[in-house]
Amino acid sequence: MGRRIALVVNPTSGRGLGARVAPVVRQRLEAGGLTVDLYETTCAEDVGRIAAEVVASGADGVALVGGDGTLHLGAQVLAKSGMPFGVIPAGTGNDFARGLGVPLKDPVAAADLIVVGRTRDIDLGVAAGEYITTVVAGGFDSLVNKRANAMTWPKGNARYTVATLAELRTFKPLSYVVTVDGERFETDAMLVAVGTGPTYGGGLQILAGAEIDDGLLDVTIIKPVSRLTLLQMFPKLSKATHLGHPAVHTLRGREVRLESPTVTAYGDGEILGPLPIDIGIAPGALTVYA
Ligand SMILES: Nc1ncnc2c1ncn2[C@@H]1O[C@H](COP(=O)(O)OP(=O)(O)OP(=O)(O)O)[C@@H](O)[C@H]1O
Repeated sequence: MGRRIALVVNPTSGRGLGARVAPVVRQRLEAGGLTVDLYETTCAEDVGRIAAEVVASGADGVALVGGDGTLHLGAQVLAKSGMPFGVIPAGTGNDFARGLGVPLKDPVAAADLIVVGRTRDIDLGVAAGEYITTVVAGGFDSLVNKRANAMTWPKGNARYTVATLAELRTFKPLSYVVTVDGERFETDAMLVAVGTGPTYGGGLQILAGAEIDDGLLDVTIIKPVSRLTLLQMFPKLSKATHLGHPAVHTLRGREVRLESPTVTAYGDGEILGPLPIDIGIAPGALTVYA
């Protein structure tokens, strides 16, 4: 008997891109011999509820059409379920898909990975009781994230650029205690980012070189720099050429604690809560088509 796949669609992702790509993906999966059960979310809560329904349904796998917010919600239920999880990128950032190497602008090619059916197990971060599929931001980047989430204009990644410029006007370095596998570092920094995947903010390689299945968290600390230097660093983040900069420090470990008095942490672009925060790793927790 052929495989049965649940196609779970957030039609609102990427300003309606989710709704537009879903029929194309469905057609491709069916042409590949799969039986497709279609589900559409109507609100954020639907993502987890439907994912749980799908796990209980005995389907062979699930394909999620959406952006990082939708995938974050789906991963909460699909982690450790053993159910293979396919990603059809339809958001604005698509950083989880980017880390997996799933084609970002070709939903048919992304669907083909599900048809082929090859899977791999990848790591998830764990923080504030949630699974994190990409990066925990704690510092200047949290403020940018907060501001960008509250903006309705401009759309897409340009929001992050505008938010970055706005936050730069008043930002001052913060004092942190960063503890990695029991080793404690006291440092002033612009930001500390921790995660399993290499990018956030739509392709900024803040954790360049992070492997999603090495069982380790990557940590990047950007030490105090002038506003101009930080601004100049952002385009470098897209190409990972920030790595040689003397203000950029990288670490790896299994358990990371971030402490700083005034910082709120964001995970996968959503608010996690104020520091201190403990970040752990769930090795191989998610089975993905990739
Ligand atoms: N049907 C729905 N209607 C409205 N919101 C939804 C619906 N389904 C899910 N959501 C919410 O929409 C949020 C944003 O969706 P998603 O992350 O998929 O797209 P995006 O914001 O365009 O992309 P990105 O996160 O990559 O920037 C999700 O975090 C989820 O809370």
